[in-house]
Amino acid sequence: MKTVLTIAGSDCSGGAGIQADIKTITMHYCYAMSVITALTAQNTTGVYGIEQTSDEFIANQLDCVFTDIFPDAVKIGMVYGNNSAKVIADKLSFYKAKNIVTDPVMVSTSGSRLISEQGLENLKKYLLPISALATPNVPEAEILSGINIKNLQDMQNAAKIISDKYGCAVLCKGGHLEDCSDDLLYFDGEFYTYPSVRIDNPNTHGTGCTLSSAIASNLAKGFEIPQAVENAKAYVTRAIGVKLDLGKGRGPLMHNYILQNFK
Ligand SMILES: Nc1ncnc2c1ncn2[C@@H]1O[C@H](COP(=O)(O)OP(=O)(O)OP(=O)(O)O)[C@@H](O)[C@H]1O
Ligand SMILES: Cc1ncc(COP(=O)(O)O)c(N)n1
Repeated sequence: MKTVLTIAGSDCSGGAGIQADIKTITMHYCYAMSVITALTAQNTTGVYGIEQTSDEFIANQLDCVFTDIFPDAVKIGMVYGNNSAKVIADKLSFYKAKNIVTDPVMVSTSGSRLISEQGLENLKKYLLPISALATPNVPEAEILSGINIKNLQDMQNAAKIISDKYGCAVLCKGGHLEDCSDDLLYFDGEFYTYPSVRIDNPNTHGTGCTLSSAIASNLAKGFEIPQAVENAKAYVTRAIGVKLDLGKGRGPLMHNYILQNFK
């Protein structure tokens, strides 16, 4: 049994964060574990409250996981607190964690900020350099690279800038582009494009969390990054394509409908 740890925030409405991650990891037939960095009170219409986990308690959770069941891959999502990224990076380095996938979550689909300014500085300084892969969406890639992104060529430039700066592979996700949803990977000096047809579905809450957890699950199973991304992209595309329609706002994805296809 391959094991995957998600380090992220809880979404009580089940669409994003820890809940999306555990559903995704489980659907990949991996064993899911979680370190919760924050509790959020949110639903498909917005984020209505955030309670940060203390640095000590994040460290305590990480010790409990790593001293008992060593994860084959680690996915990092919402890292809210000012020092959370440093605490997490110190523990992951101490335990020599492998296959770290960081989704640099900054703002929710509903528009709420999910990281502090200091938290973002620490994410860049401590977490990206120890990650195998970072998975920014277009607005996040613009912030990390300092350039505007309008098309695939811009995505290539941004991915290379981020990779050169932080020493990790970079998957720039295209869900926020106007006319396509293609993703672009920069890995080991090469570009890989993952074309996709835009699905007419406003319910995309948790797509980024789902994609990064699916990539981590595939890395845990032994796939190399380019193939892990291809497999994960197929998973998220199917989960969007089911067109589940729950809640009054931007609804969540459907995971269990596609059970047989992702053994
Ligand atoms: N309407 C869509 N049709 C097809 N694929 C999509 C659509 N929206 C998003 N995706 C895909 O979902 C994945 C996540 O991309 P996106 O850019 O939405 O990330 P994100 O903004 O981090 O997600 P989140 O909504 O969780 O914040 C990517 O593979 C992207 O191509
Ligand atoms: C706990 C948590 N983690 C991540 C997201 C981002 O997901 P989305 O952009 O789909 O709202 C979120 N809303 N909540």
